[in-house]
Amino acid sequence: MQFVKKISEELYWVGANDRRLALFENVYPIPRGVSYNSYLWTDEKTVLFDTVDKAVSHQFFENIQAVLGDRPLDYLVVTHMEPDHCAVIDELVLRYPNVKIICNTKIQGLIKQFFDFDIDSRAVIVKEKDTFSSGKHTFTFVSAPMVHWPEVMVAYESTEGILFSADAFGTFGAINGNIFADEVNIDRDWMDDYRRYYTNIVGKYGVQVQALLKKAAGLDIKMICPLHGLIWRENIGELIEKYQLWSSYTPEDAAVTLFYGSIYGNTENAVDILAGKLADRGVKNITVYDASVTHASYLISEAFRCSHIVFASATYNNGIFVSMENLLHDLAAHNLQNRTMAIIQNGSWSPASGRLMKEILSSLKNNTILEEELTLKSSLKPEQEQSLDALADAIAASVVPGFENEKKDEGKENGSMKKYVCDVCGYVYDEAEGDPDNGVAAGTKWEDVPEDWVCPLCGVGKDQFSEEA
Ligand SMILES: Cc1cc2nc3c(=O)[nH]c(=O)nc-3n(C[C@H](O)[C@H](O)[C@H](O)COP(=O)(O)O)c2cc1C
Repeated sequence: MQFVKKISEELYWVGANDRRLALFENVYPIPRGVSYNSYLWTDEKTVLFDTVDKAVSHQFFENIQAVLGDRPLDYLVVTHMEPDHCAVIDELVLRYPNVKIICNTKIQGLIKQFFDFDIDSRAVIVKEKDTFSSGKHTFTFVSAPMVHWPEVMVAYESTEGILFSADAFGTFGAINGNIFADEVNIDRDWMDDYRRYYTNIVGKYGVQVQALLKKAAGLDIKMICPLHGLIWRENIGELIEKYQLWSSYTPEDAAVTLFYGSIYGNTENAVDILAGKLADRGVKNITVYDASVTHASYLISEAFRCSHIVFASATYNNGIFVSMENLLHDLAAHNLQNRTMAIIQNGSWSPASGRLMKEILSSLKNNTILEEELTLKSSLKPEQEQSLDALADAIAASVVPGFENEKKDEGKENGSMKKYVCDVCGYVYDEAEGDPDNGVAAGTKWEDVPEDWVCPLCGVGKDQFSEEA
């Protein structure tokens, strides 16, 4: 039987859900399913906006038939040619032989590539800002290239202020009866899927999404009808604000997420301890993920949400551990920007993962990689705790408001750490850092540095050092 939802006086949702599909685009896990949305206007002319994936075609055709009754289908608008929205165009043409297809020339070309039916005789070609009237309703077509295929266009219905946004503003998750975003708890149940859908599917194309948002800003949008997920008719600004953040690569939360790639658990151990130290410094809502266990799409989404990311990896055959390497390439492919990043490397004989991780990350724009790093030689040792503290301090200083000042004040109360400069070569001995390579632990006061300690750069003794002014 049909599963149709009336959206407006003459507008019906005639899409369908798929809760069996394991991987959307054969990549992204969708435990909450997905909906393929299609919209049918019953104006003086009948107009269908997009079709659906092959897997749900039976429900879809039943829905159209139920709404149309004896009426013909006059027009199909194809907003883009990804097969999850247009797999059944050929079957639609067989069922409704007189249907005209409204599309742009790029879409027309792709229809020829995907199908064998004669598109030219039924195509109604529209260009930027062209309008089409179905009777009481007028639609304006606006291109949205690379959101997220090159031929994409969206359509704006001006009488009711409805934006048919193609894949923009879509989400993973099947429609569970409630088709409107204002009927569900978006923050609790849906926002993670909105973010994961956007960042993984469209995240690479921030510039193009910004261009679409600029075009949309000039419209009085009262309803957004995307091709996946919920329809928005209230608090539309909330979703647009998220799109502004995601498409400008602005972190949503001042928060730390830690990703690790670990074979035997020692890198994981260091990450757990670091996460604990961050919590001690007042960092809240920390998240930690094993890159081998959590699907990369969730980590991409977390990376777009959080301002700070720690990458920790074992060295593997002179490279980065496999799951971490894949994740880093994935992040690079999604153009991640404007983050503060920290590195922990591990290796039993020749640790190289830190350098290699930095190589990939430094190909990305506008990120800061903290100087404080940690190298593990197989496992974290108690004498490295000071270095881990320094890393935690550096991260906390840029996440927790007021943290740095607090630490400075503490330093003053305790008699702050001093620095001593080698008069011969300029090497600086910092009491906070010590000289762990030569047996002087971080935090060692100058007077406690052994008298036989020598400058690690030029070899002169302590007597050749002066306190930094
Ligand atoms: C297949 C394999 C290849 C490895 N290759 C390297 C390497 O090239 N250089 C190195 O220093 N360590 C190498 N290691 C050692 C691990 O990086 C090292 O034991 C590390 O401490 C593992 O960290 P984990 O306990 O977090 O898994 C390799 C380990 C395995 C299993």
